[in-house]
Amino acid sequence: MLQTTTLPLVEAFPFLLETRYQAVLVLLLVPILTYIVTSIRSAIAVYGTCERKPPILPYWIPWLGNLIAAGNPAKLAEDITKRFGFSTPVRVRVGPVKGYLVSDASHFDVLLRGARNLNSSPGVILMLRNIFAVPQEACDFYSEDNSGIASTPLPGTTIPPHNRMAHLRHSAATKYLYGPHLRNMTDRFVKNYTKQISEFTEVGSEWVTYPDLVVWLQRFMFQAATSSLMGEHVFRINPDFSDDFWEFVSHLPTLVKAFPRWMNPKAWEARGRCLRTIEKWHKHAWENVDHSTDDDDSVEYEEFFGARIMRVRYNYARKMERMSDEARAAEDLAMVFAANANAVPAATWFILEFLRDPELLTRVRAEIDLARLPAEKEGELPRFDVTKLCEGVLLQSVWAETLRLRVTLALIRAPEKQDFKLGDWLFPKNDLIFLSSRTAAYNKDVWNQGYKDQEHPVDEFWADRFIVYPDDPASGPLKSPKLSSREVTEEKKKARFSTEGLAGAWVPFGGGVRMCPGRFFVKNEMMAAMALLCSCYDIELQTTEGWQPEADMRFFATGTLPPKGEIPFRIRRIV
Ligand code: HEM
Repeated sequence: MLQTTTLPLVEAFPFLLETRYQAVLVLLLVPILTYIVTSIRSAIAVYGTCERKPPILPYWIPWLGNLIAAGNPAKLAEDITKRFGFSTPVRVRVGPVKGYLVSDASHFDVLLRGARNLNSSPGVILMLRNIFAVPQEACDFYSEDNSGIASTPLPGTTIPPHNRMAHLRHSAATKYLYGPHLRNMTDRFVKNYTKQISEFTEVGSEWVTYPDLVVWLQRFMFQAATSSLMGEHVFRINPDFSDDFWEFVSHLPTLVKAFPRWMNPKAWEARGRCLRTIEKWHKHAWENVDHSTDDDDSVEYEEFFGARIMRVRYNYARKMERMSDEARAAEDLAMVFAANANAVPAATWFILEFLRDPELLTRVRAEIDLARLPAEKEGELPRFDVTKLCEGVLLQSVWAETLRLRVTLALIRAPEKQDFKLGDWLFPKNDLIFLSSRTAAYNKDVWNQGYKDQEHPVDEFWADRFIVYPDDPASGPLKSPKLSSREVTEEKKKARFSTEGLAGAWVPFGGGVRMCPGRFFVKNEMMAAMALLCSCYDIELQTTEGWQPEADMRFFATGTLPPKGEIPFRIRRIV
């Protein structure tokens, strides 16, 4: 066949008659043709004017698609926005998974405020299975729940009320992490944190050097936050719970990719230890709790289950026939993870930014002092009005900037009942739509990048980015006409913190009805931890001259990126 139809070619290259060379030719042609076809399809979508699916990111290898590029998702997302700009959603194929990367702030806003037609369950179930080892039976049970997260079930569902997992999980979180429950959890966090500092006799008035700030802070924060959520008994059941948890989290990049046990034994073991701890804690709590208070919502905290939310979660999961002990433990590991895995690295970055800039630390101390409460008894550690701390203009700006720079979440949505329209773009039913919080946070079309003679690029930390100075039209988080510099006048006193106009751009907590219900708690935690640490200790980084912290990009799209490498420091008590 080849002989008759390609005669001139064969005459010129007689070796093409050999089968092995024909195979090589096919091997070369297939990727080239695939790339040409996907590029043409992509261009048609980009330049089209009617309602259409977003353009595909061209690829060379059929079926695998952009699989190799997806090995470095941060770079992939950056390359996509460089090539297509921020306003064009792009379809990416990674093996069998086809999804759309959306980068535009206004698209984010629409998707997050979310039409009822957008479902987040496929992404949640994927994470629950891969990261937390929720058993397959429970994942199937979750997948069958088509009743939605709202109190009123979606039309057409037959799921009985006690099996509406997505709704029960969501409503517990939105009810019990706010109001009096939030105040109670915050008070407990502060109490636990203060207790740890006062019992930490390893550090006195002499300098002590530690190899890593991250590890040092992790233990303090985890213990204080987890005790306020689960009570104290979990640390009696497993005194190494903190170490086990952080080892489990350190394997997140491979767990997300669903590596099997034989490829990832350390991760599976660490996760197994956490799961067994929670299973034992459930059993212990259920055996010891006072069952007569079952439905008493006014009990905000109880010894065995801790915060009310944990008791409520256990109660509804116990009534679901297809939730085993293992599944309940995995669900609560996800809750402990939600409460710590993003919050603790975020708090570390927050504190680190002050430690590496003495001038900023001096500025913030003034704000912290304003929130200090009078001592109740002699010799007690400093106490603070956490609400006042949370109103501090500089504290809030550094807090928001830390989250902007370091949170890299991939929020996943899928059109549930029909295709989803966004402007001229059409997202087919059931296809996954990915929203990268980092892409939004690094969008140069949106963010203020400083002054002509004092630039603050989007990929660098700028303590004042979220501060609006009334005398300075170029201040504030939004891109604005550039002035040559900022005159610092007395008006500076009236400076205010602002996230106005940032809908769809500053989205560390997502948005719409599924917005993180723990956002107020994490703000309280970060402010209180910072105020306590800098009032009780002198801390000096022991890094080399000119050192700049780097984020560990292996964790891209999993949440808050932890700092990369160890950060040595020395510390001494000052009160
Ligand atoms: C810096 C820290 C945190 C970040 C960046 C963060 C981010 C997020 C985001 C983006 C979502 C929404 C996911 C989606 O839309 O699909 C979410 C959900 C959630 N977060 Fe957070 N979060 C943080 C801290 C916390 C804390 C401290 C808690 C608990 C005390 C918490 C509890 C939850 C829960 C329970 C959900 C699921 C809510 C539901 O089922 O509707 N988070 N978080």
